[in-house]
Amino acid sequence: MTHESSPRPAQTEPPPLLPGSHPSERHAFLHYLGQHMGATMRLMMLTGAVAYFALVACGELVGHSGVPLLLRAAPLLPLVVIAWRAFFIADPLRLSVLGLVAVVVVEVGIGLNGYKHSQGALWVLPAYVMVPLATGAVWLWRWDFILAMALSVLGPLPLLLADPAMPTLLAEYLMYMGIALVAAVIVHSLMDDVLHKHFRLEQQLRERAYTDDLTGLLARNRFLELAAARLAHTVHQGGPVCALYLDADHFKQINDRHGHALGDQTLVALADVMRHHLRPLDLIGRVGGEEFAVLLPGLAQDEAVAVAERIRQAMHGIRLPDGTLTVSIGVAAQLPEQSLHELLAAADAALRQAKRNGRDRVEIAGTLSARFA
Ligand SMILES: Nc1nc2c(ncn2[C@@H]2O[C@H](COP(=O)(O)OP(=O)(O)OP(=O)(O)O)[C@@H](O)[C@H]2O)c(=O)[nH]1
Repeated sequence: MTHESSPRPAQTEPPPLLPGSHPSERHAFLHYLGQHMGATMRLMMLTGAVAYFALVACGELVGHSGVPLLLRAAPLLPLVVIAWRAFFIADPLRLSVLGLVAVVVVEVGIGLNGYKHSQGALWVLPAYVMVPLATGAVWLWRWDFILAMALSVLGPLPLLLADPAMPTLLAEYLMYMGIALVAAVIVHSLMDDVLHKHFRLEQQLRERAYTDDLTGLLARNRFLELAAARLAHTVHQGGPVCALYLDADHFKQINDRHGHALGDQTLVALADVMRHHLRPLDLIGRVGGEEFAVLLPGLAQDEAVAVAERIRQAMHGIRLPDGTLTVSIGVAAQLPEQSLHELLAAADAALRQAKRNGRDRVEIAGTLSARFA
């Protein structure tokens, strides 16, 4: 089998797999992060507010602080507001920024609880160490993780430096904070790795489900999904839309006479011809074994018929051992209020008519006479 038409790149070329290496890929990864980590971040902010409440309450029970209770409890208000706001935010970037603000508030609050306390900084040091341990896994990027860790490390320094037992406490603090930081780095790296791997895997699976393996065209369900959206968009803008239904003629004979492998090659060549004669904004789907559907946004019926005719003639360039490939094509123009399903059904009916009228022809929906032979 030879093919005279020069092929163009596949319509659904897989995107690069490294998150961030392509704008659409980066956007998809951000969306993925928002979906998968958003709930964890919100929960962590809520936990932060509850934990801070526990710190203030326990502090009141176990020791005497020189800072008034009202002032120590004050950070609860922004923490609750932050946790509440987080439930209405889906954007991962904004969630991260909100999370960092929560860390600052918590750090300041912990400081207030340790300041002028009967047991000094000793009472609140564990709370400082808890921050990197508890939040290490939730930061979505490197920058927010580094900022959160830096805030955690620096937060208690004013309190420590003001404490009379500073040298011993500082050594103790550095040891425990060091351990907490190492643990946070490990957990964050593992989480980052898992998220990236899962994202890539999900992308690959989606690509496979969206694309027809043999021809690289859109798989049936993906075609219908995209076509419905593009039809609605074009109709909304007041433009015409047409659909084509294309079927290879006597394809069973090609398989039977020359083998399935040549049949496959013929389908690949057929897909290349379609891609070659259609615009990037047209959608081409393999909707059956040797059946293809095309959505032509912005084209009126006459233009769609001309496109279909060019495709039909170009298929003669696909040479088989005993002749050339021929196809039959049905064309339908979208009528007012017509759904995608109805539009494709009309194109399919026109295709059946083309088969009945002798094949290797283009037929228009709603007209029973042969237009091209
Ligand atoms: N090689 C190959 N053949 C396929 C594939 N998918 C479907 N077919 C074959 O396509 C043929 C379709 O045959 P029919 O539906 O009888 O239609 P036809 O022989 O093309 O006849 P008309 O459509 O009436 O012109 C069947 O033999 C299927 O096995 C595929 O992926 N590869």
